[in-house]
Amino acid sequence: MIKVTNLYHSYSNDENYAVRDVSFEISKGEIFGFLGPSGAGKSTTQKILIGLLPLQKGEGFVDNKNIRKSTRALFNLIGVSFERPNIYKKLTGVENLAFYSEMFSVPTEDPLKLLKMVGLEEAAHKKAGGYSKGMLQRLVFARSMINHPKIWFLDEPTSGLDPNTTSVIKGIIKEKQQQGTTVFLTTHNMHIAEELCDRVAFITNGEISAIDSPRSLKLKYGESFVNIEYREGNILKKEILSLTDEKHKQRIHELISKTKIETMHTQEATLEQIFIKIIGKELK
Ligand SMILES: Nc1ncnc2c1ncn2[C@@H]1O[C@H](COP(=O)(O)OP(=O)(O)OP(=O)(O)O)[C@@H](O)[C@H]1O
Repeated sequence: MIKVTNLYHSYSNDENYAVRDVSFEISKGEIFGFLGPSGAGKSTTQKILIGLLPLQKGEGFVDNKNIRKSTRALFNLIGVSFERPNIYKKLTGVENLAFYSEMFSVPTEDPLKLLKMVGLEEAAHKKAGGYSKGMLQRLVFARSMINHPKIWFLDEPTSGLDPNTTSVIKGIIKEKQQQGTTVFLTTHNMHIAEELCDRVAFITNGEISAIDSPRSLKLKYGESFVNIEYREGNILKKEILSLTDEKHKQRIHELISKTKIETMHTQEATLEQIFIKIIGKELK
């Protein structure tokens, strides 16, 4: 559905690349996560794919269409929800969506239905100028579904939203995926990525360091631990021991045979830990 090969981009038109030799493919119906710290090149890559930035070097195809020849057909089939909302403050929520829907030459969704989906029904007929930051973000998210996009570009769709709204947004993304929508999601949030993405790419300094499913990355790079709580006399003690380190394994046997175990459970490495292991720094 999306294919990118050897993509480079320089804002200064020199060798100072914001994106360097980036290649990946996204299949139909897949949720693909682009994970990286601020300034890694995530937005730059997305902007090239949606035609907001020119393709300088490399190749890109969206729905088998060459992005060099970015056309109206491409605009009609994608949905874009980016972090900085560009919304008409003097128009209501419904009016903003209705206005936006005029730009497409494909059937569009009922604005009110979309606003209801994201919990904005009560604000639907109020001016967007009075919306909070989170409401504007939901409005942009709703707007990005107006043309029933086949391919959906989401940039930090849940950042700054409360847990309830986050869960609603995640539910909508999963539902759309089940209906066959392909999702290209960029985020700093490892939990969202772990929960939603079929595959993720780790990107830093414009380069991709790993691409795989969260599960495979964990199997490949993750170390499992066992978390043991045991009693020594009246004191409850706790140890976290590696399941791969020989000394730790011996210690696990020792604790099992010589102490009274209260609780014992395995602890899988998180995607965040894997990121630090591969990239060498935290995702911030
Ligand atoms: N319009 C611009 N002009 C010049 N440099 C830019 C421009 N936009 C981005 N950059 C630079 O390109 C690099 C990649 O930025 P990009 O916005 O793609 O990163 P990002 O991973 O999306 O970051 P964030 O998570 O903060 O949005 C950074 O070094 C950034 O400073």
